Amino acid sequence: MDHRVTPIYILSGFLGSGKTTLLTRFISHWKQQGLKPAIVMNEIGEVNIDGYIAGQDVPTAEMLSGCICCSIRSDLSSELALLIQREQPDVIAIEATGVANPVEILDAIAEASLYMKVDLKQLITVVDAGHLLELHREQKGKTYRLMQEQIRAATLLILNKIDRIQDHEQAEIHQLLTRWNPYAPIVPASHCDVDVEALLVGRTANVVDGTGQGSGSGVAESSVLSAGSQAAVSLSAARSRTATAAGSQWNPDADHHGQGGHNHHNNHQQDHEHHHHDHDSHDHKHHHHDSHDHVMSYTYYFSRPVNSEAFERFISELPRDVYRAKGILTFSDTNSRFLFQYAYRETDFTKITPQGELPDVVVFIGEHFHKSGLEQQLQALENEEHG
Ligand SMILES: Nc1nc2c(ncn2[C@@H]2O[C@H](COP(=O)(O)OP(=O)(O)OP(=O)(O)O)[C@@H](O)[C@H]2O)c(=O)[nH]1
Repeated sequence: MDHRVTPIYILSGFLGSGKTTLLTRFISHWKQQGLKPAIVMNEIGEVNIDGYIAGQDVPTAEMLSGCICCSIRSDLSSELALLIQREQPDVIAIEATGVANPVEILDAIAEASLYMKVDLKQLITVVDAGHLLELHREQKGKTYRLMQEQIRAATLLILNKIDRIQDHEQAEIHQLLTRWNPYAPIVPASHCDVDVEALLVGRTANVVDGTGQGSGSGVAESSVLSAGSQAAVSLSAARSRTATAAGSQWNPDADHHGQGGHNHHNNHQQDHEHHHHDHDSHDHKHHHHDSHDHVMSYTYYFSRPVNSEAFERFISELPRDVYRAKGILTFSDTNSRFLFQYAYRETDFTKITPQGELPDVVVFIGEHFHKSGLEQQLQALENEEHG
């Protein structure tokens, strides 16, 4: 019988905040230490672009086309069990969708810890500093509330993308984060460039004070999920704290409805739209679920290369309701393929050399946008080139 306890890290944070960026840093750190990491990736879209970024050689359980926190929540414990049994990893990182409520994930891990030796070490929420600041100034919207919930549930906060804000703004957000979650150390970062070792063991050396300046005081212990404690114990503490801090209902007996809807490398039709969530006959007792039922995704598969400038123009004119897009593209006017990222109005293209078969595809995530409008524009881009 295997007596090993598998440490687990949950990465939370709104769409495009930098979770995958942090995950890749974790993975290289673990590999350098000679450890074998495994990951659970959850995407609301139907393709796993992040899997490509994080490393194709890392054992991965993909949970696609749904949000881990409710519609496919019950799959999480079975995915974890399978991953542990099959790969016997030294450590597991779970990257939730950007719209997941992490309290629900804690619940799933608690369930899993009943029959698996897992140890939840940290629930890390990555915050896009500029995005949060903007929403805070507007003081409304479901996205703002969801970010708040993700921040409140964290044991550690990465205040990311500080390269895009001013120093005084950083101090302002810092105060806000401390108000929402007084327990979690706050680590400011650009591109999630953090002291991974310190962070993983709950020793965050670069915590800032309220002025946004590094305190340099060294060490702050991770607040709740202390290293070495068993998940069931740690989780109950996290739960009660989260429930109090967030003022949310914690109901361990709540009736969840797993749809078993995850797909492994399925072939999908181009014309696919995914709404989160199909509440239809579901008897949800949690109000959390309302926090992201407005989010939808649309996946477009390209049948031919498009012009890069025309594509960039199309992206720059995306409706504001599309707040995240990512994909893999071949352009007619360049020789290589590109990984494409769009998050909070910032675009990024990285040259890639994909291994194996990877389709040209872009996933769009947002609220109430018109799928057919995007589809027509993308088709026009394709036809423009080959018309
Ligand atoms: N300017 C800036 N860009 C960043 C920073 N961190 C990450 N990015 C970029 O932001 C985009 C999204 O980063 P990801 O790490 O994929 O974000 P994510 O949270 O995993 O996104 P989802 O999985 O879609 O929710 C990428 O283009 C990153 O290169 C940062 O600190 N500053």
